[in-house]
Amino acid sequence: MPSKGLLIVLSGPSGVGKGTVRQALVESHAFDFKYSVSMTTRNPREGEVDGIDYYFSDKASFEAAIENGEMLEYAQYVDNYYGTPLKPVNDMLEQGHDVLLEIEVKGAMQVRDKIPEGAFIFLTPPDLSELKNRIVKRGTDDLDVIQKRMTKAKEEILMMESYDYAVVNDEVDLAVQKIKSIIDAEHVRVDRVIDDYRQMLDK
Ligand SMILES: Nc1nc2c(ncn2[C@@H]2O[C@H](COP(=O)(O)OP(=O)(O)O)[C@@H](O)[C@H]2O)c(=O)[nH]1
Ligand SMILES: Nc1ncnc2c1ncn2[C@@H]1O[C@H](COP(=O)(O)OP(=O)(O)O)[C@@H](O)[C@H]1O
Repeated sequence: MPSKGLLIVLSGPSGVGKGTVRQALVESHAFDFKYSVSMTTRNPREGEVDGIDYYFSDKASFEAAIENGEMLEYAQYVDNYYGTPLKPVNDMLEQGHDVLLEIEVKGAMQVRDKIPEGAFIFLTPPDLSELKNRIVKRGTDDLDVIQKRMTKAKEEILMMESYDYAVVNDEVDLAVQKIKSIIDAEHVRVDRVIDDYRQMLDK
């Protein structure tokens, strides 16, 4: 039996570079993981594909999914719902895959309550002015949304202390290396290795 995969939660303020770093993690083959595609009520951005970037949903369907217990976690973020469908995450972990969730802090804390053995990583910007530069440069948000995201960012950065690791995204390649080191270390944590032995000894 393959041992259960590692759940990796990556959070960080809007615009810090979570999507960019995730893409670089995939391209660098730093480690193998499956990405958990979230559900959201926000409108697709140009180039975003339903089922790949997000499952785009309306409010009624999202609320029905919550009601039916289909979400591992969910949160409201700047006027929209975002959440993680439970079943695909459970299935991928059971199959022994590491699973990456890219979610905001309130959702991450719900996951922490349910799956405390996960690796909780907070990606930080080098400083707040660089964060604003990145959101503006990305060019996907109106000025009022940028303001709301910056206000949110300041609250979120204070939540960093609830995470296991903080990684500064100054250079993307360096952030990738640091995350790879974290994941390598998580794989050899005594509590994970001993679980494998327990299974063997039980047989
Ligand atoms: N709680 C929760 N947050 C999510 C989920 N998916 C995305 N988010 C977060 O929602 C916030 C807004 O996401 P988005 O509108 O795509 O903006 P972006 O992260 O700046 O590209 C970000 O902090 C995401 O990490 C999810 O399934 N659950
Ligand atoms: N280390 C970095 N240095 C400079 N720009 C970056 C870096 N990481 C990401 N960016 C840029 O910042 C913007 C926001 O990145 P994105 O990955 O969309 O952030 P998030 O997913 O956290 O909202 C994009 O234009 C991206 O190219």
